Amino acid sequence: MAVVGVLALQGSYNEHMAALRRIGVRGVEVRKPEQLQGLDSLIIPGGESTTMAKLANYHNLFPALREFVGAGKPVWGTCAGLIFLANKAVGQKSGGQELIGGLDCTVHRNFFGSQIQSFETELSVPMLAEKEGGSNTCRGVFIRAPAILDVGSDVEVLADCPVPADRPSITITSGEGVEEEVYSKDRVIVAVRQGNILATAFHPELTSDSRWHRFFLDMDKESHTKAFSALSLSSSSRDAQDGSKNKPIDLPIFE
Ligand SMILES: NC(=O)CC[C@H](N)C(=O)O
Repeated sequence: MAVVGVLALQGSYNEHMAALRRIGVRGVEVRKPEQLQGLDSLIIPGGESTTMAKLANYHNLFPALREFVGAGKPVWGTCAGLIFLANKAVGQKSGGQELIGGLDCTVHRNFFGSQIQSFETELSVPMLAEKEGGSNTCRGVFIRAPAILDVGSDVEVLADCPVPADRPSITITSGEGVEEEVYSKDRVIVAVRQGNILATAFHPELTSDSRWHRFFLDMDKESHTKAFSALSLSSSSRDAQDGSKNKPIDLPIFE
């Protein structure tokens, strides 16, 4: 059975652990680099990304986290976790903050405003429904949430949402210290996938809908299937001719 790590420095890691328990999966709390060894996948929870980055630095976690992402193991960032995984973040506190990176996108840390502008909304998620069943929408819980301003060509957009009319205008500081509005579209991206990386600006672990957790676990199964096929392809030609030997050995967990 898959062993899923949950980065447990700060934020909603208990809620992710509980969400995993609900679907019968063992979660392991990760606070030190060596605890990443032997894990199949990793969830980086929501919380406060600057604080989380300071704690990750204190525990010397960044090199091991980057290695984990680079090794192609599934990693899911929710909210602050999304910020951690982005290649570029704007709207950071002065002095910036360290990121793991790997996800080809620009994220705005507090796109929807401050804590009191937190909100819930119904998101259209046809891809999630297609893969995991159920309704075409899911409940999106946005808590002082970030949003994705733009994505690279390898990034698949899984959900977007309308920009609330009362959203404060967002600004970035250019080299000369000039503040400028950088976002003028009426919808903004809130869930993406790029290969082994899944990222959501909202908090599925705070709802009873387990489909995002199941989707993430399916990414893990996919990565094992790929590794298995690669192994099979490089094995003897006798094995290669026998199709039955190339079947993945791990059965789907949720059927
Ligand atoms: N709920 C969340 O994870 C909020 C993230 C927050 N905007 C940050 O900068 O870290």
